[in-house]
Amino acid sequence: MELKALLAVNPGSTGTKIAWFLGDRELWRENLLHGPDELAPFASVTDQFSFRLEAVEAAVRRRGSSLEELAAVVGRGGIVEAIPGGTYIVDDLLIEHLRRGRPWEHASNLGGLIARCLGDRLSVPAFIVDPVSVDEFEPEVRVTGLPELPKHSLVHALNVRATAKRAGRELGLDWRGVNFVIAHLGGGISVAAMKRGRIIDVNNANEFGPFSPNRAGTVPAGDLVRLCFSGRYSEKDMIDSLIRRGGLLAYCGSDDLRELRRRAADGDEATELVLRALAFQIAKEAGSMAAALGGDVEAVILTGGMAHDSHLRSDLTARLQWIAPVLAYPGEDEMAALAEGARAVLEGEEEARSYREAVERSRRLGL
Ligand SMILES: Nc1ncnc2c1ncn2[C@@H]1O[C@H](COP(=O)(O)OP(=O)(O)O)[C@@H](O)[C@H]1O
Ligand SMILES: CCCC(=O)OP(=O)(O)O
Repeated sequence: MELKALLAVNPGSTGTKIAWFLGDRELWRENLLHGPDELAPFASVTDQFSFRLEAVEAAVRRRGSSLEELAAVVGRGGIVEAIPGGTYIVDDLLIEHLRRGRPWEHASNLGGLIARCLGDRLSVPAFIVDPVSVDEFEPEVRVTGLPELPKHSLVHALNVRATAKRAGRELGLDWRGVNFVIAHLGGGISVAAMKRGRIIDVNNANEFGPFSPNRAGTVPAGDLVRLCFSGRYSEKDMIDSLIRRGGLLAYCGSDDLRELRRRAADGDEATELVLRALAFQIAKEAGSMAAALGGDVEAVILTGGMAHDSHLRSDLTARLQWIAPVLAYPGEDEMAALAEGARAVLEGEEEARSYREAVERSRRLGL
C-alpha cells in the first residue's frame, strides 16, 4: 500500500507544534515557539490564524517538503461542543464552532481551521482527533453546587488518551481495561481520572484545578466576584488574568518552567516557593482523581512539557506513589496521536466521525 503523507498541526498556548509523517513514520517535527510578546498584538485567538498558518507554511518550505504531497491534514481539535473521543472530519459546523471561541478561546481551535484551509487548497481531507472538548463524564461529575454553573469537560484529551494507550502497551495491559490518573502538565494542566478508557473526571485547565504556567486555576470565588465588580477591570481583563496572565506568569513574570527552575537554583526563594506550590496543587488534584476512581489505579502518569523537569517529577513521585506506581512520559504523544487518528481513517481501519451528528446526539442527551 502506498504510504500516505500527513501533516499534523497542534497549536498550543506557547507555540505551534507541527510534524510531517509518511505512513506512521515521523519524518520531521518542529515546535514553532510564539512568545507572549508575539501573540499580544492579536485581540483574539482566531485573529492569530494567518500568523500561525504562515509560520506553518514557512516551516514546511524550510524543511524542503511540499504540501502537494499530502494525503490529508490533521489538526488538534479545539473547544467546541461536548463530543466523544475519535477522529472527526472538519465540516462546516465544526469550522463555525472552532471560530466562535466560546465558552473559551483556545489556540487548539486553530488546529482544525488550519487543517481545513490547507485541505481545501490541496483537495484532501482535513481531520481533528480527540478535541479538548471530549466529554465522557459520569453524571455526578457535572454537579458543582450551583445548578446554573455545571462542570464542563475541557481536557487535553489527545495526549491523555495517547498516554494511556502507551502505558497500556508498555505494561502489557489493555488500556481500556484498567484505570489511570493522568496529569498532563503543559501550558494548561489536565489531571484526569481515566476509568477503563473513558475520562470520567478531570479538573478544567481554564476554570479550576492547579495553577499552570499561564493560568490561575482555582481561585477564591467570592474574592473573584468582588474583583469583577470592583469597577477596576473589564471582563476581558479578568479572563486574561485567569487564562493568559495567571499562574507562574503572574507570580514570577515567566511561563517558562526552565527559566524559573534556574532562578530557584540560583537562590530565588520566592520562585522556589511558587514552584513548590505548583507541585503541591498538582499532587492534591491527582489525589482527588484517585478518589474518583475509588483508589483502583493501575498507575499515575506524568506527561506534558513540564514533566521534563526532574525536580517536579521527583516531588510529584514522592507525593503520589502511595496511590500507584508513578510513570513519566515527558512531552506529549499528541503529534503521533493526530497522525494515527488520520491514518486509521485513510486506511479504512476506523470510520471518521461526523461532528454534526455527534453534536445532535450530545444535545439530545442535554450535554
Ligand atoms: N525540557 C523541559 N524542561 C522543563 N520544562 C519544560 C521543558 N519543555 C517544556 N517545558 C515547560 O512546559 C511548559 C509548556 O508546556 P508544553 O507542553 O511544552 O507546551 P504547550 O502546553 O504550550 O503545548 C512551559 O512552562 C515550558 O517551560
Ligand atoms: C484543555 C484545554 C487545552 C489547553 O489548555 O491546551 P494547552 O495546554 O496547549 O494550552
